Amino acid sequence: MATTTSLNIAFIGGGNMASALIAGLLAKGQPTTLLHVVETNAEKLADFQAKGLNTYDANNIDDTKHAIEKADVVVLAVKPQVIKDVLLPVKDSWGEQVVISIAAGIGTDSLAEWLGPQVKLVRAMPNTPAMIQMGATGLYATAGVSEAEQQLAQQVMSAAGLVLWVDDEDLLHAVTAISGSAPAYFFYMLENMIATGEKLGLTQTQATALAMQTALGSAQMALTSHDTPAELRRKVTSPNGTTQAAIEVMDDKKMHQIIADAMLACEQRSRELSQAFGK
Ligand SMILES: NC(=O)C1=CN([C@@H]2O[C@H](COP(=O)(O)OP(=O)(O)OC[C@H]3O[C@@H](n4cnc5c(N)ncnc54)[C@H](O)[C@@H]3O)[C@@H](O)[C@H]2O)C=CC1
Ligand SMILES: O=C(O)[C@@H]1CCC=N1
Repeated sequence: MATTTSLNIAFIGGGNMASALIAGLLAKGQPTTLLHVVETNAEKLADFQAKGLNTYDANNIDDTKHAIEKADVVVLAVKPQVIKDVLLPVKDSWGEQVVISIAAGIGTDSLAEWLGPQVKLVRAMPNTPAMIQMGATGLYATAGVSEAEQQLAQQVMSAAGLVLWVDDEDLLHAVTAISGSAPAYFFYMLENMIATGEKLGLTQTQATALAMQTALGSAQMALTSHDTPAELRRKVTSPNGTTQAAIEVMDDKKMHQIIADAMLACEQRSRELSQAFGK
């Protein structure tokens, strides 16, 4: 089977997520000459061009079509709000390409209508740690996508970190809640731990170093340990000790409920986006 390093990969939209995926692909040895970026923003195009990638002006439909026709895999990486307007004018350009949409909430029924029903379509929900190849991505393939084409999509997305397939498209809303949006939950926790560390007398540098290393160490430990997160938590928590004092506040303020409510709101918003910007 072909590997991505011999294939032309085009990105429609060259923003944060596309840049993250491109960084991962470059780190895995993808030649710049086989990477193509379609963008409206001239500065971003110039940056990609300076790195040796092929660039295309999205304001020119023929340019966009040219990129699509050259590509074996096309990643749709524009905002959900504009994806319909991006796809409809180039509907007659698709052939054998595998198309991966990373647009949050936009369902394959809508995408298939704007791309054409014959297009090999995969949906992906990545997250921003993709920028350092530590991402987590949920993938869903539509019925017409062969095993080999799924492998291809998986290779492209695994340049950004872990990938995991779901067999029910509806679960991508849940993936958004648990990983797509979730880096923000952890950053929020870090922001507030650092601010409180400063209130307790540490310098910002000290508080930042200690909070970040603790987040990293905890995640690494949870990943490698045979214990569940609940068991690991219990092992930190001495009876009547300092950790118990902290956890009791979290329990009293129903932090478990806050986390659940936040994830449910995220999942719901993903559903709303699919209603608002779907067909
Ligand atoms: N940022 C995140 O954490 C995640 C984002 N996503 C999805 O990834 C997609 C891209 O998000 P970001 O990279 O964060 O946004 P972004 O705003 O950084 O990138 C979008 C890019 O599309 C370009 N663009 C706008 N109109 C265009 C057109 N007509 N043709 C070509 N390019 C055009 C913009 O100039 C911009 O560079 C969205 O659909 C979002 O839902 C998915 C998972 C995580
Ligand atoms: O907030 C958003 O809508 C996007 C999708 C997942 C992460 N960021």
